[in-house]
Amino acid sequence: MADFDLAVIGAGSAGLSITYVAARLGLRVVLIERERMGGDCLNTGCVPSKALLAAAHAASAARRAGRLGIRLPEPEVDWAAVRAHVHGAIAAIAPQDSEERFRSLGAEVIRAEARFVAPGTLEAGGRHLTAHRVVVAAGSRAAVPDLPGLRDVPFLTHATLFDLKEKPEHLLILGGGAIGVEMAQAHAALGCRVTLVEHGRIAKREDAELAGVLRGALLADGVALLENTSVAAVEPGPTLVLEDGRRISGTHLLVATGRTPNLEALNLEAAGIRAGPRGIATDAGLRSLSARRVYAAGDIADPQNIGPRYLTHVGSYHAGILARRMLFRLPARIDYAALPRVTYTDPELAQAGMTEEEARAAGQDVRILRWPLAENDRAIAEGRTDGLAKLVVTPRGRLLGAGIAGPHAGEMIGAWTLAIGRKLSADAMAGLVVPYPTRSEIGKRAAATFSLDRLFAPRTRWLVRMLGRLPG
Ligand SMILES: Cc1cc2nc3c(=O)[nH]c(=O)nc-3n(C[C@H](O)[C@H](O)[C@H](O)COP(=O)(O)OP(=O)(O)OC[C@H]3O[C@@H](n4cnc5c(N)ncnc54)[C@H](O)[C@@H]3O)c2cc1C
Ligand SMILES: NC(=O)c1ccc[n+]([C@@H]2O[C@H](COP(=O)([O-])OP(=O)(O)OC[C@H]3O[C@@H](n4cnc5c(N)ncnc54)[C@H](O)[C@@H]3O)[C@@H](O)[C@H]2O)c1
Repeated sequence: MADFDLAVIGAGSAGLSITYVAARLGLRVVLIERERMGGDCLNTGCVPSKALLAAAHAASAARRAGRLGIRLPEPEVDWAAVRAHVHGAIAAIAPQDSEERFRSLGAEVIRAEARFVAPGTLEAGGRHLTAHRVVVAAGSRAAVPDLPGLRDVPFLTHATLFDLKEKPEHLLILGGGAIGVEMAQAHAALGCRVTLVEHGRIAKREDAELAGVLRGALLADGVALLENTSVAAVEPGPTLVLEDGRRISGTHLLVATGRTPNLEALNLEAAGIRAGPRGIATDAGLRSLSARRVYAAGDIADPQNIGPRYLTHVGSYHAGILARRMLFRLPARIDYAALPRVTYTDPELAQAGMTEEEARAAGQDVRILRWPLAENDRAIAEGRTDGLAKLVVTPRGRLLGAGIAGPHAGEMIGAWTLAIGRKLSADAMAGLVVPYPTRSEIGKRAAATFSLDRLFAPRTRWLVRMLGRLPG
């Protein structure tokens, strides 16, 4: 008999979620972690970045208060105190992800690097462990582009950014994806000079029109944005040498150009596990394509024809799929049709399901419905009218995607995730009673535009006139 029913490699969001379920179901489970419990999200990702953004948003709110008649002096940023807030947030959440908690749930926790020595056999901390099934949830790390000179210059990634003792005077950021834009705004609002260089457009996975709102906010915050700009080399300084010959020097350089899976230490060949540059190749139920008793979850999973998603809530979603498939032997497949994602800038950018570009690229005939925050009473009352709701629907009105740019957009996207997942129509969402005055009304108003033309069309007006003439 194997030592364990289940071995889980990696104690990040994905590994912790599946360990939790398995341990609560009474399975003999071992969780193996080589660095910090909680993985990237807790230690170097979501939690510190959102804590830093909270400090930045507070500074921005103080600067904006004048619009409401409250004049405050330019906020003074106490970098050490901001850092203490960031690390305090990590410390406050850490017990949830701790060794002690998982041991108390019944899991064995080993703090060492794991590697396969044979199918179903792992080595960790000098021990050989056998397990009936293995879930690889070893995550990903910052991908470092192959730019001449980059590796000879000290640079930051998210793994080191939050440990900076000094406030960067001029932060250069390479990459305008989720990390790039969030950290650009956070540092700019905290009083750093920021230059962001992106070789395409910022937030390129998000709807272009909504990304435009974000662009406006970053520019207003004073971020020097260089989009469609390529870096040819990096020199000490750090200095970015652009392809057009321009040179930009800063005091710190943050590389935020995407992810690469943590495959190297795992010795996957020993267990015949197939992997590629994007992670472990799995089917849509997260089972390895080449080793039947091995599954992958979280950032390291590369479901074929679907691809990885680098989001914490995807890790816990994967754990649910694995619990159903692996533990309960029920059919379960990944479906990202309604997957939500949020960029936590101010304004936030939230999206569920398809963007307009994605729907058109998939050959869908679509109608686009919009409602601007400029026509929302709450937004007007609060003096923050930047942003809009944008819905992507089929010609018959079924929701394919919903995007919102605006303050607290992430808090509004849940209803749309449900609506898209349940294949609801714009009309169904237009029928919702939404409290007044809330920003959520923009989604309902956008949805209502689908039938508005038909409602006030000459035919309907004629019908209402006829009905009005009926007795009773
Ligand atoms: C700056 C930043 C901000 C982010 N913000 C958000 C956000 O706001 N919302 C969101 O949804 N997502 C966010 N993400 C993404 C999110 O952090 C990741 O998607 C998530 O952490 C992935 O979880 P995981 O469990 O797959 O991997 P990880 O968290 O990377 O955990 C994997 C663990 O496996 C361990 N490990 C690796 N190899 C081995 C081995 N051989 N043996 C033992 N242990 C091993 C690692 O040490 C690590 O602890 C952010 C990411 C970054 C970098
Ligand atoms: N709010 C959130 O949910 C959140 C926040 C941060 C990170 N994350 C996750 O973490 C992942 C990693 O974030 P990321 O920002 O590193 O990756 P990303 O894939 O989101 O963006 C990387 C960007 O870097 C650009 N780029 C790549 N090479 C470049 C080069 N040589 N020069 C200039 N630009 C270059 C790309 O065009 C792209 O826009 C994201 O995919 C996201 O899923 C999520």
